[in-house]
Amino acid sequence: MEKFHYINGDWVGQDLEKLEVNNPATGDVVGTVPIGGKSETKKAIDAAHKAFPEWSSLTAYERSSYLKKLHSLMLEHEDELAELMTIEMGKPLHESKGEVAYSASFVEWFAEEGKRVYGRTIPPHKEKRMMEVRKQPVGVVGAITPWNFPAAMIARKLAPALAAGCTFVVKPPSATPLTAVRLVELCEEAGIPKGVVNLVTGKSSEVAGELMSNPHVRKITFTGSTEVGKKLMEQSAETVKNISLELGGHAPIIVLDDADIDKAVDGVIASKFRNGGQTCICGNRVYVQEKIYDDFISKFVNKAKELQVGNGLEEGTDIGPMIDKDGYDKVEKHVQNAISQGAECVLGGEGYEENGCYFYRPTILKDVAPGMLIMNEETFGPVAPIQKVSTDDEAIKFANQTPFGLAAYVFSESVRRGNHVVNGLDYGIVGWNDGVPSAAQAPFGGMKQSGIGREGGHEGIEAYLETKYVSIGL
Ligand SMILES: NC(=O)C1=CN([C@@H]2O[C@H](COP(=O)(O)OP(=O)(O)OC[C@H]3O[C@@H](n4cnc5c(N)ncnc54)[C@H](O)[C@@H]3O)[C@@H](O)[C@H]2O)C=CC1
Ligand SMILES: O=C(O)[C@H](O)CS(=O)(=O)O
Repeated sequence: MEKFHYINGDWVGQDLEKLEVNNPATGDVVGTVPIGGKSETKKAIDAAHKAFPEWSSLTAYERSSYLKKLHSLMLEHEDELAELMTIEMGKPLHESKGEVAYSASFVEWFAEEGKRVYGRTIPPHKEKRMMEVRKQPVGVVGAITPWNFPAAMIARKLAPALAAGCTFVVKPPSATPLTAVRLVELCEEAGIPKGVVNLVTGKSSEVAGELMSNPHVRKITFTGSTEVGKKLMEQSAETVKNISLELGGHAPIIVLDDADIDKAVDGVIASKFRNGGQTCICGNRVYVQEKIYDDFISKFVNKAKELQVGNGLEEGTDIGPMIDKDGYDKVEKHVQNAISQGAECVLGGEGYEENGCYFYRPTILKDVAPGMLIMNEETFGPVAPIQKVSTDDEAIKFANQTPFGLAAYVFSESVRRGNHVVNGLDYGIVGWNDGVPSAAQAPFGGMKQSGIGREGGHEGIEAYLETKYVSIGL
């Protein structure tokens, strides 16, 4: 499967050196994309800049019709997109199908939200005819996306950007570019005019470097690690780029002693092991109150031990391969560090390598301590460390002891106690008796070092709009 860049409505880059894309479950080469750099990225930005006046002059209803066509095409090609995602990222096929539907829901949501970009008039306080506020599209958007949700992280940016009237240049991750290419092929099939959507693959530092420095790019939207996000913030300063950041997380899960334990176990499993634990909002730390500690762990182990590890294309697989050896090594490091400092491994605790591919079994550690690596660094793998806590306020204190502030979870059947915990949590997303809170109609994003801005909801389109205040004299 040889794929190319999409610049100004043409598929180009045939002459460039190729980057191979590997299936993380088998090691097979599943496709190639060009290794682009500064000059290809500049061409893509120029195309988006040239296309912006016409695209932004369309009505929201006209832009919506293109997005609705794209939405239909994504659902029509759900199986194909899902299989592509699984062979390049590894997640189980049923999760890939879920991601296609999730991605399409952002396109559908913003096809409508674009029609609700309202301005307002302000009652003048002195001799003026009118004071008003208008919203206008920011301009050319540069998007840089991660490998763990190859379709959703692009759709969550492309849909609001186009709905707002912006034009778009995306640099997908080198690990999962084929899904990105297929999405852009569907944009072309939907009739989205040339130059509105552009795609360049290749050296992050060069492609992203041009996006960050080119003055025609008015907005950067990045999803990825906090480490890279900080570098992009520094680079954005030169041209004062408007920047949105969806960064790393280290989600705490609090299970109070009034929780429905079976519901809590299901919720923790859903949060922890989705995408093999490779999501920014996966539970990374589990705090369980002492009265139910042993009962919760026993039920959690009994459920988690049923999870099957293997090739995501095979029926019955619940956890696919790690994306690469680095990802595997980080998980192994966290597990061994915890055990060496006194944690007890009650499930799993090891992985395996097959044909240069890396798999890690669902792992549960109990009696972990706050100072362990796993309780402070994002693990990004299928490992649940459990710490015993006493009071509700102690749980909140431990939960907030992190530079991250993306997602947190609490399981409690008490409105009073659950609400107290929710109010005390310093996180942009809180799941209360819900392990998978994300939805296109809700604002997704973090506080502290988990990012700036929100994606989804009405907030998601605001990120692609500028506010213009107009004062009209008599
Ligand atoms: N808050 C959120 O919504 C999400 C956050 N993430 C976070 O992303 C990380 C996992 O995804 P990865 O792709 O491994 O993240 P990453 O930060 O390594 O890469 C993300 C993107 O940035 C590019 N990139 C890497 N180094 C760069 C540099 N120096 N300059 C410019 N671009 C660069 C990569 O090619 C990729 O396209 C985790 O930390 C996870 O928590 C992942 C998904 C969602
Ligand atoms: O990449 C991620 O972690 C996603 O943002 C999580 S979700 O949106 O699929 O919940």
